[in-house]
Amino acid sequence: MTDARDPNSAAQPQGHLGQLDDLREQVDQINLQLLDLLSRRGELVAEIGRLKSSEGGTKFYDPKREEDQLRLVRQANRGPFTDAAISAMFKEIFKASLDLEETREQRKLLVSRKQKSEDTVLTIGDVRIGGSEAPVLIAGPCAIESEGQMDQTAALVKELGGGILRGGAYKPRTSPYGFQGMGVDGLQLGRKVADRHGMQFMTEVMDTRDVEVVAQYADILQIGARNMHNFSLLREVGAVRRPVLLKRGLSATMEEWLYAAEYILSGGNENVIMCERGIRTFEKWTRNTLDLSAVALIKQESHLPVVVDVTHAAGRRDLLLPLARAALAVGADGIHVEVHPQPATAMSDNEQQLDFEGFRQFVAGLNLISKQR
Ligand SMILES: O=C(O)C(=O)C[C@]1(C(=O)O)C=C[C@@H](O)C=C1
Repeated sequence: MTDARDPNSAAQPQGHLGQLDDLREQVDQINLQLLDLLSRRGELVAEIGRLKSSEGGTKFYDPKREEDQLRLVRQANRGPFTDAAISAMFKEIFKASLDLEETREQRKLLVSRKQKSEDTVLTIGDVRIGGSEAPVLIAGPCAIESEGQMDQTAALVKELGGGILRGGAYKPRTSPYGFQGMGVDGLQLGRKVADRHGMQFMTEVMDTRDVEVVAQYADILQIGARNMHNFSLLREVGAVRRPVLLKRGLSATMEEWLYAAEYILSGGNENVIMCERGIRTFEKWTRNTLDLSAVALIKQESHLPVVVDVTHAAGRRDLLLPLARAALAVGADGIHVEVHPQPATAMSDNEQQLDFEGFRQFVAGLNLISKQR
C-alpha cells in the first residue's frame, strides 16, 4: 500500500523496481552465459559419446566419473547453494548429457523410433500385424508330429480367428536325446496344412544351414530364445525377405534384444516381429517371468510389432489367459500360444500346451481377438 502524503512511499517501490529490474537483467545475462557453457559442455559430451561408440561401446552411463565430478564441485562450492543443491543440479546435467549420448546412438539404429516414428505394419498373406491393426493370434503345436495333428489344430485355430499356424520342424531341446523334430518332412507338412486352411505358416529355424529350406516352406521364420544371440543366424535371416519373429533371449536385456533385431534389419530385412516370452528370474512358480514392461517399452523405443508368447512365459496353463489379457492391455500386437490335440502325449512341452477345449476357452476369454479381426 502506498501513502500519497509520504514523499518516499511512491518513490520507494519505484527504486526497488529499478533495483529488481537491474538484478533480473544480471540474472538474464548469467542465464545466457550458463546456456553457452551448457551448450559447450553438451558438445564435449557428444564428442565423448562418439568416442565411446566408435570403440564399440553402448554403455554411456559412468557412475564413477559422475561421482568424481560431484566431488570436485562440492570441494569448490563456496555457497550460497548447499552441497546437496549443487549435487542435484549437476546430476540433472549428467542425466541430460547421458540422454544426448544415448539419443545420438539410438538415432543410428534402424529398429529405433528415433529413426522411424510410425509403426511398422507387416502384411503376411492376408494377415496384418502392428500399428492399429487388431491383435493377431499365432497358434499351433510345439512340434509338428503328423498330418492329422497339424490338420485338426489348423482347423480349430482358423475357426477361432487365428491366421498364423505355428509348428516346430527343428526343435531346440535341452537334451540331445529329446525329439529333435521332423526336419524337412515337418516343413512340408506345415506348408501343406497351412495352405489347405488358408493360413500363414510359422516355424523355427535354428541353424544357418537351414535358413534357405525353411524360407522355402514357411511364411514366417522364428528365431528362438536360445538363438537370439546367434549372430550368424541373425545375419542369415537378415539376408532373406521372409518376416522373422525374434524371441527375446532367456536372460537378454531389452537393449540386447533390440540389437539382435538390428542385425536382421541391417541385413536388409525390415520384417521383424519382436516376441516377449518371459525371462529367467529367481521365481520358481512360473517357468519364466513375463516382462510386460518390455512389451510397453519396446513399443515405445521401436516401431516394430511386439507379440507375447504366453505359453513359454508362464509354463503353466492356468496363467495363459490372464497373461494374454495383460499383454494386450499393455499394447501387444498379438498373442502366441501352443495348442495340441492331445497335449499329454505330445512329443515335447506336454506340460504347457493347451488342449482343444482349453484353447476354445482361452480364445473366448480373450474375446478381443475374434471380435476385432
Ligand atoms: O565422461 C563421460 O564418460 C561421459 O559420458 C560424460 C558424462 C557427463 O555428463 O559428464 C555423462 C554421463 C556419464 O554417466 C558420465 C559423465
